[in-house]
Amino acid sequence: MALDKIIDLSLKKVPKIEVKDVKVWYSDFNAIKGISMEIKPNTVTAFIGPSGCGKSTFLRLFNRMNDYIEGFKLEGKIKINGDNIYKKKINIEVLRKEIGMVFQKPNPFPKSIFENVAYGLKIQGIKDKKFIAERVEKALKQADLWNEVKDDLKKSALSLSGGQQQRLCIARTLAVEPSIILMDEPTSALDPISTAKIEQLIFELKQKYTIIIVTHNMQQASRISDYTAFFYLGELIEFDKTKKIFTNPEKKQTENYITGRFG
Ligand SMILES: Nc1ncnc2c1ncn2[C@@H]1O[C@H](COP(=O)(O)OP(=O)(O)OP(=O)(O)O)[C@@H](O)[C@H]1O
Repeated sequence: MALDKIIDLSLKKVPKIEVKDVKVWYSDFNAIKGISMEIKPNTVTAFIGPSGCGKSTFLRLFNRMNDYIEGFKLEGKIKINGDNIYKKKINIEVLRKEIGMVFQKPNPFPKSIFENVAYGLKIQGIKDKKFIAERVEKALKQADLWNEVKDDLKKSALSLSGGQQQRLCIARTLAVEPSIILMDEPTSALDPISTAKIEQLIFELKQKYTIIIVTHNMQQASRISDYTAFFYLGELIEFDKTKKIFTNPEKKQTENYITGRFG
């Protein structure tokens, strides 16, 4: 049942994400202290806050990446289209197909450009070469990389520049057509031109995807996100429309952070 519902997500493409009183521990350390929020479909939500406040931990809850960490424990619920993704019956592989992730450092496999993008489809057991080639092309176009690589898809992904590698990783995520994309500081290792390209891409992708991005860069959050969540010491201090957070925050702590009084 749960599996069917998660697959349904990809048909509806309007995932409603609800977080209800979530607490996280790493052994005895309480990293997330009771957070609730709702994330709207087809928006970009930025998670901001000083180092160690729990942004990445919270982000990784949505595709159950923390499950691998020894001592990790969660209380509360994360529901996607009404289904708790921490229910025992959930199929994690299907969940991860629906919820793609892009990391801080571009992490292409030591394979060709084509193989990198085709990877997710192949591990799903898809063998139709024409279908795979079409998806690879579509994903590379969506990631705004096609024109730069189309003449040499057999070239090693590792020969691309850092910015190109990150767009390749985005293409790899898009190829399996997820409905939600998690990004953990996707531009922090990139130069300003590559960063601008990825920011433009995020802006375009939200027409089709729901994007959650962790960023240390407040200008970036204000440029690209619709909603911003400010975290501090494992708590969600304020969550609102980005414009409100950056122009007229409710809480003094938020104001102090966004004006650079601490960080
Ligand atoms: N695997 C782990 N084991 C134990 N504690 C951890 C682990 N990962 C993170 N923590 C702790 O949980 C807290 C939140 O860390 P997290 O990485 O989520 O914060 P963050 O806001 O993303 O920080 P940064 O901006 O530096 O990446 C920190 O105190 C961190 O030391």
